[in-house]
Amino acid sequence: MLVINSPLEMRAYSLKARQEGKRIGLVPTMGALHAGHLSLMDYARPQCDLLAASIFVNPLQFDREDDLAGYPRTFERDLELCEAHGVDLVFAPNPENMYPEGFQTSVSVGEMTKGLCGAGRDGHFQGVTTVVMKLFNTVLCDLAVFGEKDYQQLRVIQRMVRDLDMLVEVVGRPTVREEDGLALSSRNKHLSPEERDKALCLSRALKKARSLADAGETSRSRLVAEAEEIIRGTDGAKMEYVEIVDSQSLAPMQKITKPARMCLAVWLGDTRLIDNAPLN
Ligand SMILES: Nc1ncnc2c1ncn2[C@@H]1O[C@H](COP(=O)(O)OP(=O)(O)OP(=O)(O)O)[C@@H](O)[C@H]1O
Ligand SMILES: CC(C)(CO)[C@@H](O)C(=O)[O-]
Ligand code: BAL
Repeated sequence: MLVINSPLEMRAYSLKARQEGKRIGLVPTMGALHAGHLSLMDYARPQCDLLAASIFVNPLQFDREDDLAGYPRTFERDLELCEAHGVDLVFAPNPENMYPEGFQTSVSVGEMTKGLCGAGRDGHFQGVTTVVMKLFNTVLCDLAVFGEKDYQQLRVIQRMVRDLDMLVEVVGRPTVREEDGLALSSRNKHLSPEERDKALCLSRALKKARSLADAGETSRSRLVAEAEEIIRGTDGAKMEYVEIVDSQSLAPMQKITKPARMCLAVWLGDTRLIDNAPLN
């Protein structure tokens, strides 16, 4: 397995692979890999000739310095996991070669980035779309695979690709969970054992809303209230938002008439977790 740090080298390598007619797949990550990331690699592997994974903790998308400084970093183990899951090439640039002196361009998607996580994390999605555009332009991928755990991110990237006529197929894959329902996330590493237990309030809230929706409940306020009750009833959990949105446009919904998604963000101590689930 090849490891490339330089964006210029990366692009030269990809250009050659493309000229040889190879289909390139990319799994973008910030490292600290877990079974969620690996499921994306396993999905992409049979669909491309060259499978790349990127590992880059992107400073542009962090709204808090302590979050960036404390982000889990397990690079050597990440490389072993990539190799074991059929990755041909890891692209691991550093902030200096991704954003050299004088860098001043950004990509931003409009309305869809204002609500949900965009409301609480200033500049986050602009940081994500800017780096993803750079990753796509450097790795020259035909296919890129993202997780539904970061549902707004997935939809925002798909919007960017459509709006800017980019030639990349962006596929979303289901959230991988622990047996008890907790969505895998690199930031779970920050949870104390007590916080880990309490973190189950996210998936329990979604499950409750889902079961009410299955039983015919279509009112946003009722479904949100029931989910909020579970979070508020969990000592030490602090709700950031619970929202129901149109699964495609991410516009808030009052009545569940079209495909809808409940999305939520909850703090456990200093750790912010997100989760989401379809309601129909
Ligand atoms: N549990 C999961 N199941 C499937 N895909 C996931 C899961 N967790 C993360 N991913 C996906 O992996 C890709 C890289 O995500 P990232 O490296 O930020 O990991 P993460 O676990 O989401 O970390 P954190 O949310 O703590 O930053 C994204 O497309 C993300 O949606
Ligand atoms: C897509 C991404 C790799 C961009 O830095 C990041 O937001 C992530 O890991 O989900
Ligand atoms: N997993 C999405 C990237 C972030 O939280 O910054």
